[in-house]
Amino acid sequence: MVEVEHLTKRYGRFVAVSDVSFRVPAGSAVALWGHNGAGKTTTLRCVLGLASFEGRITVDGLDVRRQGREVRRRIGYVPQHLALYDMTVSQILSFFCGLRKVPPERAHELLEWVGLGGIGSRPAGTLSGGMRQRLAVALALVADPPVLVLDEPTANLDARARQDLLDLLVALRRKGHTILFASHRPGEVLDLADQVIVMEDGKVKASGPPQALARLDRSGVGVVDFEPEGMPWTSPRLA
Ligand SMILES: Nc1ncnc2c1ncn2[C@@H]1O[C@H](COP(=O)(O)OP(=O)(O)OP(=O)(O)O)[C@@H](O)[C@H]1O
Repeated sequence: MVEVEHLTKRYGRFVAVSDVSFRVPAGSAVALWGHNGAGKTTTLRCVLGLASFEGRITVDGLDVRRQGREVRRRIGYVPQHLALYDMTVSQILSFFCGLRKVPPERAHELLEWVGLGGIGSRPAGTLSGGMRQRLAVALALVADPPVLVLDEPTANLDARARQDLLDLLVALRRKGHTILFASHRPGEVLDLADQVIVMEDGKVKASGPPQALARLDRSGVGVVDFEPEGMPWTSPRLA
């Protein structure tokens, strides 16, 4: 369970996130939805303990500010852009397994699971966008963390790669992982999220089940009607 209570993040005098509260129940998936600059990445960075903030954030009861190291051990993070090392796919995964002190066989198991089994010997720099994202998911899963935090997981992927990755994430949710992700893609939200937190200008504008977004065009073109009126939203915060 991830609990965010009255989160505010200031950069100098600029308020990037303002009094945001929401909850990600264990085993569920919650999407932070909003346009560029809405405050999604900033919120995720605070959950990960990578930025100072006002308010309170806990992960499985652990306080992010006071128990940051323990919290980060429970979270697998998939960033928007994965920095790749000058190594093969297998070498990178094995390296991460070593860092997290998990048996090296885990690298092989993960490669297979994310569908990169046949290309372990490829230099990571030659991977397609979809393969990179699957490698990022594999790296996040090395220590089998209960919570996954993903920042725009299918951004910049073509339709096929996007669907492959989404299938992977849906499978992870079914396996019981708790998932918090940032998105501005309707298809991703509809397929994966149990709850959607709509953010605008650093504030929660509305929240509710993704079916409430079903009017949106899944292709992401010609969206977005965020108007909560007449829709089953709870606003401004999750109950
Ligand atoms: N280090 C920083 N210093 C100053 N302002 C920042 C910093 N990081 C983010 N911001 C500002 O905070 C606001 C929220 O940014 P954030 O990256 O959280 O938005 P976002 O919803 O994730 O958008 P995107 O999809 O573009 O990443 C933006 O106005 C951004 O310019």
